[in-house]
Amino acid sequence: MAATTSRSPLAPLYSQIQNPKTNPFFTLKLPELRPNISRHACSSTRSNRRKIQAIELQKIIEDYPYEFNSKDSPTSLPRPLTSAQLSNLTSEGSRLRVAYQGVRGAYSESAAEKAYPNCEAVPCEQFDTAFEAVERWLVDRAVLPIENSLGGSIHRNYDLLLRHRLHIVGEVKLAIRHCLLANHDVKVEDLKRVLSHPQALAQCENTLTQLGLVREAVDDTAGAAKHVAFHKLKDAGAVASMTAAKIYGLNVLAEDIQDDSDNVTRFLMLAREPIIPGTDKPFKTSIVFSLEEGPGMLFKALAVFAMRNINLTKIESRPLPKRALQTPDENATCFPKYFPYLFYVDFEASMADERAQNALGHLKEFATFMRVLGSYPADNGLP
Ligand SMILES: O=C(O)C(=O)C[C@]1(C(=O)O)C=C[C@@H](O)C=C1
Repeated sequence: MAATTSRSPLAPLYSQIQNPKTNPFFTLKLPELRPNISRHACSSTRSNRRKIQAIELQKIIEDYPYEFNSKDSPTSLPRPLTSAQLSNLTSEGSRLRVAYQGVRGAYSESAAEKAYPNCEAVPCEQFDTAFEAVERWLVDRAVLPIENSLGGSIHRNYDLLLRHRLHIVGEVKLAIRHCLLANHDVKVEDLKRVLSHPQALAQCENTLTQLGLVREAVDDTAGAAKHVAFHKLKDAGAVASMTAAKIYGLNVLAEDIQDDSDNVTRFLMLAREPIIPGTDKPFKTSIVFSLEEGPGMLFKALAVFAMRNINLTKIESRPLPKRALQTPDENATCFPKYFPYLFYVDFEASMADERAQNALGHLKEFATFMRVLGSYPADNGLP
């Protein structure tokens, strides 16, 4: 089924989307729709805690059709995208609408345009908004940063991948080249503070320390540039792209201020439906799972890939959502001896590859929870 705006059950919400290309101050905001998640009774015993965790995981599993609980339930077959959905046009020939977090001139906008040339990039206030915009059929795809070669993982998006129902359908790597921007007539010596996205500030740590600037974190790099320009600040600069400098009319005081010239951010492309995994080109698969506590459990889990000669490209652990440990009155939180974790793993194989199917079948035998987040062509080109 093609992801077109005309089929959306939420047609009235489309009026929110004016033309973001012609309006640099436009960002998509959505009304609150997230369900209230009930909390479970807390007990200090280990077995009760495990029961609570199991209930929480079961709730997540019931919410998502393509994930499976190990041992007992069968794997659901994903509904593939049609060939029309794989192109950059919707089935009705209109441009693909792609949500990204930030305002015009953000790196995420460039990533969206690199992933889907000629798309209509739709700015969203927050990462959650971009996920929800796809879920609610307001846009066709979302492109969101997941890791950076200098700053590491973007944890928020790992957590949101689990909470939302979207599928990873691709990845795109983008070279990030930061500039120090300020209003015209402002010199480097005039600056006392610098505004940017926390990842961008971290990527320019050495330069900003040398300049002795106080860092101020904002939602995105281009938003920082917009703020500095809009308020005509004289004591503050922004770390952002050359594109942002042009859009908001700022002066470029310094170029390439990131700590390493090899500064690359990997973005994920997300859709409502998974793509049909192939074997004609290099594919990657991303999964998330949890394990029982015990010596060697993670070793055993990773061995299912090693023994089939499948290369892992990324592993990230994130704490299980805190709500699994809270009492109904929200005041008393049970702290377990060990924090329970979810493991996110990317590996170099397609779900159409028998080795991947066998590895996941094997992992399923002892994982307490597992979900395939997506199987998609690897971006092995130059960023
Ligand atoms: O703030 C932006 O411009 C973004 O697109 C966000 C973001 C990120 O979240 O990592 C994207 C790429 C860079 O690594 C810096 C910031």
